[in-house]
Amino acid sequence: MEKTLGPKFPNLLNLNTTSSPFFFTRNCPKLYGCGGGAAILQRQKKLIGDLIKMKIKTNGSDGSLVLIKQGAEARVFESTFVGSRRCIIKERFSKKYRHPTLDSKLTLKRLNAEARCMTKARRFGVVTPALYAVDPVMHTLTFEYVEGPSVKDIFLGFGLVGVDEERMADIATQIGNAIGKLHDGGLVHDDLTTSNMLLRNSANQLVLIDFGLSFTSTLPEDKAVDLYVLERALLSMHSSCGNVMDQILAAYKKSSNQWSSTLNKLAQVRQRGRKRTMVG
Ligand SMILES: Nc1ncnc2c1ncn2[C@@H]1O[C@H](COP(=O)(O)OP(=O)(O)OP(=O)(O)O)[C@@H](O)[C@H]1O
Repeated sequence: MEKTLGPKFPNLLNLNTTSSPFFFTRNCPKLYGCGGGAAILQRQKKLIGDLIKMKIKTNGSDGSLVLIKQGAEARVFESTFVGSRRCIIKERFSKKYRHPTLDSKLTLKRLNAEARCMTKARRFGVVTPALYAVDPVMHTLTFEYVEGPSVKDIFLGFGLVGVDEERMADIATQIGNAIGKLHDGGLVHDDLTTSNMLLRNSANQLVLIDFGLSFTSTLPEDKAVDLYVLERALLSMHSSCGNVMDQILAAYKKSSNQWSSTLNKLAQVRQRGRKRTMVG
């Protein structure tokens, strides 16, 4: 494969020097938006796409890709990065109904936004997976793999075997703290569900993932809706967890300096639902 690609795409030669199929693009910034335009970009993407398909096997420990989630906007794979580091590769795929150039631009915009928001969140002291690589050609982000269950699985487990009050309080406090820091930094996650929260096995530490919808905002309204989405998710999925939202909000109040305006708004949002009233 190296010989076939070599003369045409010399920058792709790094492919075999690392176990990550995407690592090479960090070494060839010119690949994206290079002189050849959209047609070349499409051909390159197809070639690399074929390579990815060839690499999809059943075990990600040898650098191959294991599909763990196929969503409407993205595919999530497990693999290894630079040798033996377990990683997650999230690929945003193109929308066939859009013009290829426009599609590439929009997808790239979202990819960059996700990477930027995640990095920002880390700066505010929120624990997120480390970002290993951004690939603007394949539209992929490569993250550290977080070993541990999701909060969703833990809470569903409470529904089956009974609530471990101490554990639940600890998790709720970590959730409230994380959201408070995020909001005070002017970041809204916009997809706060218990599947987007993992608990790292080694430290029992909450790790926030999936910043694909996140955006910057200082408006109490946006922050309140963020909390409201979480509240609805908890009510519908984890009714056995009782007052967990109260515990989250108590921690939020301690962690956020601007809690008062946000929680006032939350009361209004609860009354009217997520969408703003359209007048006129
Ligand atoms: N860093 C990570 N470590 C371990 N598992 C992860 C990691 N990132 C994602 N996952 C797993 O992959 C799943 C999907 O990831 P993610 O939520 O980022 O993708 P998505 O397509 O945006 O999903 P959704 O449509 O549910 O928002 C997660 O629920 C989690 O199980």
